[in-house]
Amino acid sequence: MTTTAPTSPPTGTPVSDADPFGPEILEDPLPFHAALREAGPVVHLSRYGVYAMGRYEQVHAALRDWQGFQSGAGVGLSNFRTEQPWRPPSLLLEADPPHHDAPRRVLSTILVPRALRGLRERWTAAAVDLVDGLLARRGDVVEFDAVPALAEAFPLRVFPDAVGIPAGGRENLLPYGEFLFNAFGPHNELVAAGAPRLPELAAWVNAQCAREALAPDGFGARIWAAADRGDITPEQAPLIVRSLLSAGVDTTVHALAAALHAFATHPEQWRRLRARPELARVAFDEAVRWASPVQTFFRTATTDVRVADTVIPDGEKILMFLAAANRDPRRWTDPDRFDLSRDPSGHLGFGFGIHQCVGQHVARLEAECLLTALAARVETIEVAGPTRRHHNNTLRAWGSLPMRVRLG
Ligand code: HEM
Ligand SMILES: C=Cc1ccc(C(=O)O)cc1
Repeated sequence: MTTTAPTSPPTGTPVSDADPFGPEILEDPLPFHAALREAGPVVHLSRYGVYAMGRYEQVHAALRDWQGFQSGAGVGLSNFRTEQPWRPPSLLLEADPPHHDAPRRVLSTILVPRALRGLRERWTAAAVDLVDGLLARRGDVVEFDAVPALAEAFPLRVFPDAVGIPAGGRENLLPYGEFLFNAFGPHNELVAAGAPRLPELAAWVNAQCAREALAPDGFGARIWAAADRGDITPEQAPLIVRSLLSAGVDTTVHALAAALHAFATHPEQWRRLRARPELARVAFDEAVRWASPVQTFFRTATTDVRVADTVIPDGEKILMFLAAANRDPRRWTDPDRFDLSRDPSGHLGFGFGIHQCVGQHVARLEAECLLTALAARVETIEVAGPTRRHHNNTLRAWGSLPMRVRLG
């Protein structure tokens, strides 16, 4: 019996020949994710010469197994064993134990929920002020593009201040992150488009990480205080501040946009949130599972590692599709449904294991503040015009989300 290789509709390309970083799949990755899951536990993608996993079981296991699947050779397509990174590697994201341990411990302590308590009141007020400003004096029905008006505006209003960077130049944060997340993929036209501005963006970001640039009460100053205590070295401190500026903006922007889009296309779920605003946190995690704003990350095999019937040779890159795993019917009931009654815990949208997102509580607090402020004022939320995707090699993003809200 001949078996035809699973194809990725609608292009009909066999999964192993597909380009997950090409415009067709970046526009709508879901058919490819389904075909990848069906093709088997591990698939070799010939276009990039990498192995790929889309099922929850294998992605989860690889994330747990940091010894067999390392981050220290880079978490993008580029293999640091043979290629120069475009920037000094992250001391967290692109490091393995033991080098990863102290920087992780420092950030974990600074970003743990109880350390964020002091921000809740300030961020709640900022969210209410942003929503009131957007809705005031515009009648009972208001239209706006939720990407700039809310998804970008709120994180940029609260997060740079929490880090403690100066007021000037913050418009550099999104384009820096845009380049960074594109650079985890192949050097395609998305990377090429961002390259001209990179030197100035990188110089600006690096300058914000210096001790003297940082306000005395922010996350950045606490990282430098850890260096003064000897928990990390003074050379490590600026790179750890850089991690916050690298990971902490574009991710939450696109996650908030995904959550707003989810609610605008699932009015029954918005009604549930209005009735029970305490659902805001779990709603955000369900949106992160459902949309997976961070779609993929790579690992590098540290030995010849067996996964199911495949032996992945030492040094080979493995592309883990967090987004495909987050909709794997082997793990989730009715995975394509955005459903606030679901328990989304265990989703891989923040990763898993020793590298699991150390900023997830910051993201959750931002989302809780914004969604709660919106739920208090907005009775209905709907899409008010053509939406537009924004393509990035790693991030699932909206370029434009025309919204119509009815106040109530
Ligand atoms: C919804 C928003 C966010 C999403 C979806 C997200 C996603 C992720 C994912 C998937 C990882 C794992 C990377 C890997 O396994 O290689 C990660 C790690 C990380 N995230 Fe987040 N992130 C978000 C927000 C943030 C924020 C707000 C911060 C900073 C305050 C942050 C800082 C980091 C850092 C430093 C790491 C590296 C951790 C380590 O390697 O030990 N992230 N994030
Ligand atoms: C999840 C993305 C991410 C990006 C950059 C860094 C870093 O620069 O440490 C960490 C996480």
